[in-house]
Amino acid sequence: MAGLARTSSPDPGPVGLPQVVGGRFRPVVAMRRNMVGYAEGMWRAHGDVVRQVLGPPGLDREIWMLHHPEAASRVLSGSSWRAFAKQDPVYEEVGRWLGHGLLTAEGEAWTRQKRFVQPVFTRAAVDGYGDLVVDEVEHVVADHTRALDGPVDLGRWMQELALRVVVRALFGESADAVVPHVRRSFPVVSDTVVRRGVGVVRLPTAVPTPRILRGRAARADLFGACDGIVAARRAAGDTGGTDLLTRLLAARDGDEHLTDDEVRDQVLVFLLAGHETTSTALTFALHLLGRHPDVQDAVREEVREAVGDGRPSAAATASMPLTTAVLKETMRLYPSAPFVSRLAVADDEVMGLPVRAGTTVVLAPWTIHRHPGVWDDPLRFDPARFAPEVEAVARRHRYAWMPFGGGPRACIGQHFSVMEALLALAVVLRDHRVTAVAATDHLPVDALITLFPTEPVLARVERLP
Ligand code: HEM
Repeated sequence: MAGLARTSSPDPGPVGLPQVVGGRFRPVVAMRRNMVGYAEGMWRAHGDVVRQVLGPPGLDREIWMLHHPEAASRVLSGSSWRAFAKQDPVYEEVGRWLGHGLLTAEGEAWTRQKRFVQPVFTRAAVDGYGDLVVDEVEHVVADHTRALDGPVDLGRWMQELALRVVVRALFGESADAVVPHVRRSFPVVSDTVVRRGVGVVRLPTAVPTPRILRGRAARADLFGACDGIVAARRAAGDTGGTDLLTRLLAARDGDEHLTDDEVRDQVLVFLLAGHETTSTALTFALHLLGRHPDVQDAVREEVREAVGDGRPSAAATASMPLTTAVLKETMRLYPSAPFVSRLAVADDEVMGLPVRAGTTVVLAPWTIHRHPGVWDDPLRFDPARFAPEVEAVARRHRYAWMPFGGGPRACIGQHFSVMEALLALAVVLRDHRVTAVAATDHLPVDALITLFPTEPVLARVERLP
C-alpha cells in the first residue's frame, strides 16, 4: 500500500526512532481540551508514529500514538500481542471500580473467563436476543415520537435506547428493578473511572475526596443490585431463562463455573462496554442518514422489503446489506472507541521501530479510519465502500477498519451491537423520516473513553404515513 509508512522525523533511518515531539506538559493541556482534535493534529503534523515524553523528568511516561493499521496488527495480534498489556491508567481504573471482568482481566484470569463468556456471545446465541431488542427499541421509539414538536436530541434518545436494551438483555425479567440503580449510579462510577483514568494525578482511593466518596457509594449501589439478583437466581436454581445473566450463571467448562463475583464483574463490564458505544454509533448513523436523504430512502426501501408487514428480526438483518454498509461507514467516520491503548510489558517493535518495555502505545482507529494511504477520499460519507461486492475485492489492510479492536482481545459484543444497531435503524427508519439539523457530516467530537459529540446532535423526526 503506497504512502503508508510515514514516520515522525524526515528520515529516522532503519532503526532510528522518530524525534520526541510536543514538550512535556503542553500536550497534557491540549489533550484535555480535545483529545481527538489533538491526536489528529499531531498525526497530520508528524506522521504515523508520534512519540512523546510527558511529565517531569524521573516521573515521565513515554507515549507512542500510532496511526497506522500495521501498528494495530502488531500490537493486537500475531505472536506479539502478549507484549502489550492492558495496564494503562484507564483500564486500571475500570478494574478498580467495576471489577476484573473480561474487559480488564489479564493472563490466566482472562483465558479462564473467556472460556465461559465466549459461548454466550456466539452469533447464534446473540440472534436469540433479537426479539427483546425490537421490544425495547419499539418502546423507546414510541415514547419519543409521541409528541414530536421540535428537533430531537439523537444522542439522548439513543442512549436511552441502548441502556434499556443492554439492561434487559442482561437481566431479563429483573430489568425494571435494575434500571433505577443503573441510571442513578452508573454515570457516577463511569465518571469516576474516566476522570481518574485520564487525569494527571490519581490520589489513592483511601483518600476521602468528594469524588471518591461519591464513586464508592455508587459502586456499592451497583454491586448490591447485581449481587442481590445473582444470589436470588442461584437460590432459585433458576437456569432456564435466556438472559445473559442466567447464561453466565449456567456456563460450565467441565466441572468449573464462574464464581458469583466473576459473574457480577462480567455484568458490570457489559454495561460499561455495551451501552455508550452502541448509542454513539446509532447517533452518528442517524445524523449521517439525516444528511443524506437519498441513502436514507434506499435504506427505508431495503428495510421495508426485508421486513414486510412483520416485525424486524435478527434473521431479517441478513437481507439488509445497505443498512449494514451505512453502519460500517458510520463506524469508520465515528469509531465509538477512537483510541485503544496498551502498555509494552516486553521490548518489542512496531513498524520496524524498537519499542521499550514501559512505553504506552495508543492505537488510533480515529485516524487509521481517515488515513489517505488506506481510504480514498477518507472524509466522504460513502457506504458503497462496504457494499458486499466491493468488500469482496477491496484489498484493504486487515486493520484498516477496526472499530471493534482486533486479535484475541477484540470486542466480544460485536455481533450483539451490530444486530442491535441494525434492528434499531430498521425500527426507526421504516416509519420515520430523519432530517439532520446541522449542515455538515463532520460534527465536533471529543473522547474520554468513548467518542462523544461536543454539542447535541439534533434532528427532526417525522412519522411517515
Ligand atoms: C458499537 C458498539 C461497540 C464498540 C464500538 C465496541 C468496541 C470495543 C473495542 C474497540 C474493544 C477492544 C478494546 C481493547 O482492545 O482495548 C472492545 C472490547 C470489549 N467489548 Fe466492545 N464494543 C461495542 C459493544 C460491546 C457490547 C454490546 C458488549 C457487551 C455486551 C461489549 C463488550 C466488550 C468486552 C467484554 C470487551 C473485552 C474483550 C476482551 O478483552 O476479551 N462491547 N469493544
